Amino acid sequence: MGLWQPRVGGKPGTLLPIMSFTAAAFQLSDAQLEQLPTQIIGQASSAFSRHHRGKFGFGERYRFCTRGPQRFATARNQWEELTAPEAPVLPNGLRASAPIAFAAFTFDARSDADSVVTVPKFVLDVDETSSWLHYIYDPAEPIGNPDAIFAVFLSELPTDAASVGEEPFTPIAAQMTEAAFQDSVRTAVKMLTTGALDKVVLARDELLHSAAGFHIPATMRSLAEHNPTAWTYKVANLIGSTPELLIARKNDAAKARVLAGTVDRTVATNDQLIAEQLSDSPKQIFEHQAAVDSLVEKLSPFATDMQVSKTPFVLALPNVYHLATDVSARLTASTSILDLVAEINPTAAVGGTPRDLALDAIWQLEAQAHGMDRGLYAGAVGWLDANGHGEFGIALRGSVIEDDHHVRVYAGGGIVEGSDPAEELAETHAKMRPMKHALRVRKMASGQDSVIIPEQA
Ligand SMILES: C=C(O[C@@H]1C=C(C(=O)O)C=C[C@H]1O)C(=O)O
Repeated sequence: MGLWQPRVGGKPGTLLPIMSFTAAAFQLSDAQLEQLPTQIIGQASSAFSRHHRGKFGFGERYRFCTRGPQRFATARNQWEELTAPEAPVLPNGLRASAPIAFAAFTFDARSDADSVVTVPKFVLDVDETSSWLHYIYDPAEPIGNPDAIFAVFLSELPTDAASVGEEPFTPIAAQMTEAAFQDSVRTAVKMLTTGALDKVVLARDELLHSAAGFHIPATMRSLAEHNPTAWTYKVANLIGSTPELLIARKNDAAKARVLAGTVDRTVATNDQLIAEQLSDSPKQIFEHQAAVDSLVEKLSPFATDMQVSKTPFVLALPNVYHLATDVSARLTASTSILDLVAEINPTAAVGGTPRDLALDAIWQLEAQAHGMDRGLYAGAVGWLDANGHGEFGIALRGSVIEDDHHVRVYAGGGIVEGSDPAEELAETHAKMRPMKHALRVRKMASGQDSVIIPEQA
């Protein structure tokens, strides 16, 4: 058709000539499922999945970028325009479905980084009982039957370069060095004792280099495999496995998982004891409660029947323990997931309390003092559909792919009165561990990728 012009980058808030998308879906048969590669997340161009279930996007129909305080509202409006309702006549075996997009939004409105919305060509939607393939297309385009669509889907799956074992990478630079991070923690502790600030989350980055090149498909598979309780995500050049659910909406049900309060698991000799210490520590409870309160405050105007457990539970992840609280609510109106994200991002789990003061302190101590603009780190990452449903995690335990050989990882932690710079630094190391572990898989040297082993007679 020549109409589709995937947009890469581009001026914030602008769009190519308006077009609209519709979607059709069919349930995959067992025979079709068997033809899919195991751990398909490696081949997906976008993903938001947990326990190997969730949404996986393939190809790209369209991409647009937004910036600034209105980045969520602009995205919502543009997405609504892109998905103008049409009622196409569909071949047998296909059902009309709501187009799906993946998105990542910056933590701070002041960021120089783009927030990105990407509309795939295919979305594989896997839940407990079934797998559906959504085909997103121009309603003016002729559409084939399910077998034809599946054949195109398979033929367009990217081939995967071979990978081999582990390879070290080298941290080569940082905007926020370890020393700078510890200085910032000291400054923040002073601000906390003298001013109106109660909690502020500070972060640091590491730029990793791999001479052989990072193997992103293998990295995605490794993330999903080793972090089953987390949501493994990929949107544009942002990847990771976050254990924290910012907000999800399905019909009138909303849910979130708030985390704050951390202990490194490798220093724990007795799991039970550490879990008890975490639950009994006034400092950890204070940090945690600030995060829960910030979510409840922002979600309340949209919700009724909010369920928040009275005491947090201890979530054991491969690298750390967290204090965790699950929140669920009924939404009073059909508020779009993007409107909810706009209100809730960032919670005090990654910002602080009071929110605006904390955001200013973060901007001052990270971006202005050290040039570390968080960009998409600690922002919102997930998927949305044309009915305003979706799931967004907080973009933690992740990294930004800068090019084939460079990836920047980020991690931070909540600072309250009495926080110790060395302990906070150690916590960021523990939080970077899963991402660094997954990045160790390397590409085969070029030339070896296409070696075909002849079948044995
Ligand atoms: C900021 C991060 O994590 C957040 C901060 C936590 C803490 O301070 O204890 C715990 C979980 C997350 O909400 C990160 O992973 O980079």
